[in-house]
Formats: sequence, C-alpha cells, structure tokens
Amino acid sequence: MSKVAIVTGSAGGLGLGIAERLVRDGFKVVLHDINEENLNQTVTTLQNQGMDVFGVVGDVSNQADQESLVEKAVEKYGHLDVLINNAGIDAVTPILEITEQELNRVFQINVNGVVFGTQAAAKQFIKQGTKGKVINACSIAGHESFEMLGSYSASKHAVKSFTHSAAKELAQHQITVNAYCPGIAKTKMWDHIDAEMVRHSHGKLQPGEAFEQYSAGIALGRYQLPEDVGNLVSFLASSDSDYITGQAILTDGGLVYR
Ligand SMILES: NC(=O)C1=CN([C@@H]2O[C@H](COP(=O)(O)OP(=O)(O)OC[C@H]3O[C@@H](n4cnc5c(N)ncnc54)[C@H](O)[C@@H]3O)[C@@H](O)[C@H]2O)C=CC1
Ligand SMILES: CC(=O)C(C)=O
Repeated sequence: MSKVAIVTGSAGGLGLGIAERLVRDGFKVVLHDINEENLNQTVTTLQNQGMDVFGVVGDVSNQADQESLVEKAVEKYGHLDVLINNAGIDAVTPILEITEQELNRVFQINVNGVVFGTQAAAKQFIKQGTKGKVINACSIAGHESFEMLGSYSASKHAVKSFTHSAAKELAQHQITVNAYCPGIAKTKMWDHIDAEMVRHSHGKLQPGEAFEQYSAGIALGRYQLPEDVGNLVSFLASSDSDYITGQAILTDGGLVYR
C-alpha cells in the first residue's frame, strides 16, 4: 500500500521540491496552498507528468482549514502517514519598526500553522492506530537569529521549540516530530527578502546583493536548491528515520554550525 503525505505551501518553492521528491519515493501526495491559481497550475503540471497527486486550497493559520485538509487527504487516499508543515512567510523589518500586525501574521502562519497541522495529523494517526511522522519547516533562522529578520527568526525558534515539545508528547503514540532547517534557497521567499533588504538599505544595496552576501558565506560554494531540501525530507519521511525524533536538522551547505 502506498504511503500518503501532505505538503503544505507546495504550489511552488521548497514545498514543490519536497512534493516531487516524495512522489518519486512512492508516496501519494496531497499538495496544499493558500494560492489557488498557483496550486491548480502546479497540480495539473504534476498530474500531466503521471504523478498521483491532488490539491487542497487552505490557510495553515486557520485551525478548521487544517482539520479539513487532513479529512480531504484521508477521503481521497484512505489514510495518512506523513505531514510536512512547510508553508511559511518572511518579514524583513528593523526591530524598531516591527508592527503588531506583522508579528501576528508571521506567528499565525509560521507557528500557529505548524501547531494546527501537527494537531490535525496526530489526531488522524492516533485514530488510525498507526505510526506517523510530522516534519516541520524550520530554518537556519531557527538556530541563529538574523538582523532585519527579527519576527521571522523568533517564529522559527518557536517552530524548533514546538518540535521538541510535540516529539516528547507524541512519542507514546509512535509519532515522530522533526524539522528541516534550510539555509539560503532562491525561491520567491528570498526574492522578497532581497527586495526588502534593498528597500531598507537606503541605496547601500542593489537588487540581488543581499542574496549574494548571504550566499557568499556558504562553505560548499552554492546556494540551496529545492532538491537539497527534498533529500533531507525524503529521509525524515522514510522508515530510515524511525528512531529519530525531536530534531531540527540543518541543511545549509555549511553556513550555521550547531
Ligand atoms: N527559501 C529559503 O531560503 C528558506 C525557506 N525556509 C522555509 O521553508 C518554507 C518554504 O519556503 P519557500 O519555498 O522558500 O517559500 P515560498 O514563499 O517560495 O513558498 C511558500 C508557499 O507557501 C504558501 N503559503 C503562504 N502562506 C500560506 C498559508 N497561510 N497557508 C498555506 N500556504 C501558504 C505560498 O503561497 C507559497 O506557495 C518556509 O516555511 C520557509 O520559512 C527556511 C529556510 C530558508
Ligand atoms: C529564509 C530564511 O529562512 C533565511 C534565514 O534565509
């Protein structure tokens, strides 16, 4: 019987790379995103390539949406084995200018989303009476805090902390909870971070320079590809990782050392 995985925020970027890798690993994959147009396009493209995937539109920060996502996955494929809490957003703001609205939005999506997803998947695993895996998107910013990324870094530290608590509490049900911590990948997220860093630099940075400066510190000499993240998530989703729980594992080409 094929295993079933959900990947949130997978219309593009790292989530899409993860979804494609899991399909190649033999999973049936439920793609999920808040952006309906992008999600439909991505799902159609993958289905046209013969992949067994389907899409669910939803907002990870909405608890009812997360419950409904798991219900729809089970309705379609019969059961659930793995949830990848991948969806996330960035915010680039000097500390003195962070607003209540920004902080709430970043935490609602990056942190509440992970909590609600974990709850929905864990309830399903317990109902099934099976092992299950929850895999959360953390970041190098969950291990080291970055200038101008104050609310984002705090949210990713919270993801790491929640990963530890959930791993401890859910182990009694044979549910593992781990996180992947990417470095610098050239997705829409980094396009936005670069543009925002340029905007806040008052002429000191040109477009592309913030990305170049961050990438210049990578020991292996290149920025990250979605495939690099897919490699780690593939392992965390496989039975090879059955004895690993509560870990937030860096995949960054050598940038942050913990
Ligand atoms: N790009 C990078 O260098 C790094 C990314 N990460 C993390 O990896 C994850 C994926 O990042 P990227 O692919 O780069 O981002 P991205 O911005 O390229 O893609 C994120 C996807 O999530 C979706 N999304 C946003 N809010 C959502 C919501 N409320 N509900 C459902 N879907 C939503 C977006 O529509 C988009 O398709 C994020 O959690 C991010 O924080 C971590 C470290 C580095
Ligand atoms: C997007 C992200 O997590 C960083 C720190 O680059």
